[in-house]
Amino acid sequence: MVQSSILGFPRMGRLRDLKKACEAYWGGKLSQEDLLKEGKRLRLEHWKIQKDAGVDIIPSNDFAFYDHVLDHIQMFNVIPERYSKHKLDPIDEYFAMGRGHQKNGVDVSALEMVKWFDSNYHYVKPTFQDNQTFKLASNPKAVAEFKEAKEAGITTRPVVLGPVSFLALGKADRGQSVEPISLLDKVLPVYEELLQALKAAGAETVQIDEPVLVFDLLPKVKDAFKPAYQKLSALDAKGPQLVLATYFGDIIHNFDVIPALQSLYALHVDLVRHPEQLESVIQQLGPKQILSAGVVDGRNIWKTNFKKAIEVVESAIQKLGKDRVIVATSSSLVHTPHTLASEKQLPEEVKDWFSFASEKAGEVTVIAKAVTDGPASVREQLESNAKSMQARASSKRTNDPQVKDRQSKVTSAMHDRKSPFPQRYAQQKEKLNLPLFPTTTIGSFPQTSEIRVQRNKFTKGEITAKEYEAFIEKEIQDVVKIQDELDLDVYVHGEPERNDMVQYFGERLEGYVFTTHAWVQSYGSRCVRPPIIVGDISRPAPMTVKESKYAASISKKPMKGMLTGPITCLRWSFPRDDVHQSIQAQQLALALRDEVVDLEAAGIFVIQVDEPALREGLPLRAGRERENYLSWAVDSFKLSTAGVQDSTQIHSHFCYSEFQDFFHAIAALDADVLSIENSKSDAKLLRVFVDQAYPRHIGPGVYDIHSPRVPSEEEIKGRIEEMLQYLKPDQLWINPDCGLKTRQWKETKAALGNMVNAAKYFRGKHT
Ligand SMILES: Nc1nc2c(c(=O)[nH]1)N[C@@H](CNc1ccc(C(=O)N[C@@H](CCC(=O)N[C@@H](CCC(=O)N[C@@H](CCC(=O)O)C(=O)O)C(=O)O)C(=O)O)cc1)CN2
Ligand code: MET
Ligand SMILES: [Zn+2]
Repeated sequence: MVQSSILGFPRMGRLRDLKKACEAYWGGKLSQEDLLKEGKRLRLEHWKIQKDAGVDIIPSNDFAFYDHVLDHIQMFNVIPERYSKHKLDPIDEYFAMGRGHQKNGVDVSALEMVKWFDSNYHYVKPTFQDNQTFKLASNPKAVAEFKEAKEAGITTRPVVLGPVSFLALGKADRGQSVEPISLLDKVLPVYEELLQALKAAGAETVQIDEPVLVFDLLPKVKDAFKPAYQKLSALDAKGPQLVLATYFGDIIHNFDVIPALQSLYALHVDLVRHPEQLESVIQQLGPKQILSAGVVDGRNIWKTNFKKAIEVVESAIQKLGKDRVIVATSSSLVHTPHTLASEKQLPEEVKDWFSFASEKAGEVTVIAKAVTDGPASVREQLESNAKSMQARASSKRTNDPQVKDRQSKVTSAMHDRKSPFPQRYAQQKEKLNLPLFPTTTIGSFPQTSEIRVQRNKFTKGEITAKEYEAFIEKEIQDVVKIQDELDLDVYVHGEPERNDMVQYFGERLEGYVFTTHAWVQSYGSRCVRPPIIVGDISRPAPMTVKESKYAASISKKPMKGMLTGPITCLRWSFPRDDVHQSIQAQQLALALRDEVVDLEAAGIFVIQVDEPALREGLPLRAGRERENYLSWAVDSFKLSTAGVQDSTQIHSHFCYSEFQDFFHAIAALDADVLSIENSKSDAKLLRVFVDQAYPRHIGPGVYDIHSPRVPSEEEIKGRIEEMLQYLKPDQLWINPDCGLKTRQWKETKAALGNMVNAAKYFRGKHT
């Protein structure tokens, strides 16, 4: 019998119950006991959904209150002393590492959080000390949750992040120089202990995630697989059988590692992204090894094409036999929304094309049944699936000849600004008249509950558009006034009208549909509702001009227009899977180009086009695919911004600090000013701007915005001082790491006040 399997289920719950519980706990409105209870309730509910759908292999330990890597950090006691020394309750210590802690005399910032591979999910980066030791927690979460499920009558397959990935995805703590992978020998005994404890609790198999296998690996990381898995498979009867899981890429380039993995029970590969690896992976399997075939997309919301998926699984079965194949999701479903059943407002036509996590649970079981008992056993499901596929392929919604016509007329000249930077800058300087070390923010100001409540009322029809607009104007007035008081130099309107920087644009563009409940976790308790691209994209009317124009009209300093760039719109939406992403990006770029030009015509002469997702879209491995991506991604940014006069200043923003291997792409955007996340990284990273003689202007973030913690003026001065070792005074802008929408006003004003004072200090010193 071919088994069906899921690699991980979304944690938030149908109505973002986990978000609400965590935020209530942080706000002192929910007890610790009730928080833990809510976690338990959600785990049970999610196991049950999968069980009821008929899934054979259901994961546990995929749940996390904040992040699963953070769970692992705590489970293996990789807790830096600056957290452990406060002897907080375990759950508070956990949240302190995830989001910082500034309470009762404790003041500690969060661990660094970074993108999980090429997704919009963020994980907490393990930080290792030179003298790092590892110790299994007394009641390890993976064991506790396995037992919890078992008590509820569900035997699960625990998910554990593997040793090589755990180390390789981490870094040395600030001021430390340890190479994480060199800690392998020290960490393996703890893995052995954990696996034995799982086995003792009754776990027959364990999913051990080693997603780093899809990367180009440094030799020393690659070499770690052999000793690691020799050791872990030597547990024999004392340990569970291991299913080594990889996802988001192929593993062909790391085949020299596979012999070291052949003795493991099973190997999972992503056959949605890389179906072509199937043949060669099969050849590499050990004589009894099982293939877990990831054929149901864990990263998108399109219904699985059963016919195609069954073909893939059948071709594996032909070579391996039914007992050596598992039908699985390509990755964890944490990247997909909870259930399509909550969507009451989607047009029926398109709803029929989608499948969210709960529906995908059904899909793996149908495919497994089809190949086990033959297609006749699931005839009805196969027929209705074929109908959906057919309906989508022939739908009028997907195709807009006018959009295609415009794309055919795009020229290469449309991608370039009129003059090179020095000429542009001369004109901008005159027009904007900014001081040295100009201060600005990244766009959003706190999205207060008042704002959300008003928007919610408007969405539900409880207040009129006019009332809502008046409310937004009032918000803009307040934000402008606060910026006056803070004495910032380039203002923003604060984005109060936006639910999200991508969803907002999706809702204003043709070719998109959007949902009411399709939330996906981005980090911690924060979720996004990615709009869905179903057809060719165009802009029926200006999207942001009214608010920006109003904001400019009431402010005495330059007002920055604020747009989300084409790549970020694409990446943080659920993209179509029926046309190449470069085509979707160009359609978005043309729509945004019109918006940029309209903003300029409305008197907005600083325009920021955010591209925080540019880096995450980078194919995970170096090579032709990556170069290709960079070429169309950079082109789409340039196409969206190059329509303006030289005197209009184009900004762009990136909230990630890993720009070393990516520098040439950032430089190629030709943006006049870049703001980048930097506060939690070593300022040394800025050296690349010097080495490459980067000529334009840069604002490396001077403080972390993910945490409510207020940085002191001294701390910010220290940061600026470090930056000045690498960047020229007249090149440097002063700004936070990213937008402030997740913050409260109190800490925002305090932090920005300190930031402006720090900037003024250096201004005084340098003029
Ligand atoms: N798409 C996207 N990806 C991103 C980012 C981003 O800004 N957008 N930023 C980076 C970090 N990731 C982030 C992801 C989400 C949030 C965030 O703030 N999310 C909000 C939701 C934002 C939103 O869509 N808000 C809507 C809906 C708000 C809401 O919850 N409404 C209630 C009702 C109103 C109420 O009483 O609160 C409901 O629907 O139940 C709105 O403002 O209109 C949250 O989780 O709290 C921040 C950063 C990377 N990736
Ligand atoms: C994730 S990047 C966010 C940029 C956006 N302009 C903001 O300030 O929220
Ligand atoms: Zn950002």
